[in-house]
Amino acid sequence: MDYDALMHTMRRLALEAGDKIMEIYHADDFDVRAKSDDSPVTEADEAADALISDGLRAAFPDIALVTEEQSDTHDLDVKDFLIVDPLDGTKEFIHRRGDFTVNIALVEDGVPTRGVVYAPAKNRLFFTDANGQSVEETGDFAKASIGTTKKIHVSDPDTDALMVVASKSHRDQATDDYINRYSVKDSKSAGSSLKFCLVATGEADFYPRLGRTMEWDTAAGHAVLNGAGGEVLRLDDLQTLTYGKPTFANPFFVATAPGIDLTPV
Ligand SMILES: Nc1ncnc2c1ncn2[C@@H]1O[C@H](COP(=O)(O)O)[C@@H](OP(=O)(O)O)[C@H]1O
Ligand SMILES: [Mg+2]
Repeated sequence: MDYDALMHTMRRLALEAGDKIMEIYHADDFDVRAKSDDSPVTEADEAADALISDGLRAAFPDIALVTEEQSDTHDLDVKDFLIVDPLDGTKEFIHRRGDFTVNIALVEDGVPTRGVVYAPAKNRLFFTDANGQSVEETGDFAKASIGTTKKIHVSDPDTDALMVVASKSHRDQATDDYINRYSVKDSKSAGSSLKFCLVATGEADFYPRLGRTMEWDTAAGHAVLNGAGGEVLRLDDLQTLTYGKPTFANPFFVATAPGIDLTPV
């Protein structure tokens, strides 16, 4: 795998998809439909999905591709693949709350080794560089070349005063009960895979998810967190969350900086 080419392609496609999404975000009106699982989908999800999957298939024809919006990719049985959530946080998008992201990742042997997370309405762009180190880029996000980047790293958590981040649209009692096991100084809520990135930069210490997600929701954020020194553990056995599972469904998990004494649920 040419990781340098992959990084440039993933970054460019995420930026192009972000432009498309923002055009629709700023339009007066857009169509919202319910999918078979009852979750919403918009023309922005579909346009971004087409743009990214065409770009990935053209650049990397030999590697399997799984995308949220193409259900025929959901029964693949693979350990190495590209995985895309073209618009994570669709509910945030629909309510024009800004916390939505474009997500593209590479999974190798069940591990998300490279990823890009772009939050166009927040002007935040995170990705793993060719060596797998995670960076945040700032500036005007030119498509042709990478601007100013800074390496990001997870916090060294103060376990007596933890900062937690949890879902904005899927916050429930089970999540609050789990959070209450810890000495939490403050909590923030965020939509989409941005939560992984907030742990990756040290803006939060951990992100518990006691609710359903699919692998495309988590792979890119997981790659960014890994490349910043963090980890994502299943909440049932505290083993690393792996990818390429049947139907690409995730168990409950916690995304975290190392050094917190976690308890299984
Ligand atoms: N019941 C459910 N089954 C599967 N995935 C779910 C789900 N409820 C929420 N999700 C996933 O959680 C994501 C939203 O996460 P958050 O609440 O952290 O913002 C959604 O991503 P999409 O917006 O891409 O559909 C959706 O895929
Ligand atoms: Mg999603």
